Amino acid sequence: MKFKMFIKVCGITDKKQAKQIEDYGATHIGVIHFEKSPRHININKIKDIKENLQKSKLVAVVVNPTEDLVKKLLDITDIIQFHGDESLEFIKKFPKERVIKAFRIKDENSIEKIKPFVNENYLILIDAYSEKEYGGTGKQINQKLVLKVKNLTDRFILSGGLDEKNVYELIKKYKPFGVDASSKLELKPGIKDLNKVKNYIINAKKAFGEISE
Ligand SMILES: O=C(O)c1ccccc1NCC(=O)[C@H](O)[C@H](O)COP(=O)(O)O
Repeated sequence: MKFKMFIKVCGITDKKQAKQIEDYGATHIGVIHFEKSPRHININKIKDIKENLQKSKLVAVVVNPTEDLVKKLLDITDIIQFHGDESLEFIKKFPKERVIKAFRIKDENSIEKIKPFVNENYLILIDAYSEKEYGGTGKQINQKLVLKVKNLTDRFILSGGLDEKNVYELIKKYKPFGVDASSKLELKPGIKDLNKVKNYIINAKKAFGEISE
């Protein structure tokens, strides 16, 4: 995957919001296909969102899916984000350039789990750990653990509690390949506050040097 910068907004459920967020300059729009999430949307809604997008890539977020489901989602989206406990062996069944592997970072052991995926050159996303939810928690990752990931690879997407206020500083601090945000940009689960989304994208673009400060 080659992008000048990577700015993802996740948990989109509405095609008009998706288009507006693309127009603000998000490079990636994330949709959740996981029934236990309050942001879950079905295949038909995902297709609707995809048809309405022009420039941005559509990312389908899944948790421990079957192979058949992944194939179905690859037919209608651009990228699959594996956000559960999927093994390297399982994700190797799909084209590497269309895969993001997410890791919920809890402790040193979480860093060990990343290593085989980094060695195989997978694009990884790091998120905060929660006992209750797989993602979209609004929690930030412990700073020391982000730095440990940074020591392993520069090619990571930072997520977990990002918003329009902290994204600039976090990009400057950790210099990630990309950023991803969801719940702190919401009015309620699945519905974004478009003003916050716009400012998150502007501030991320400034930090990536895409627009002047
Ligand atoms: O957002 C969800 O509901 C969700 C549910 C299950 C797995 C993943 C989920 N979200 C994935 C994302 O990529 C979120 O953007 C990421 O977890 C960061 O969320 P937040 O801390 O709310 O910005």
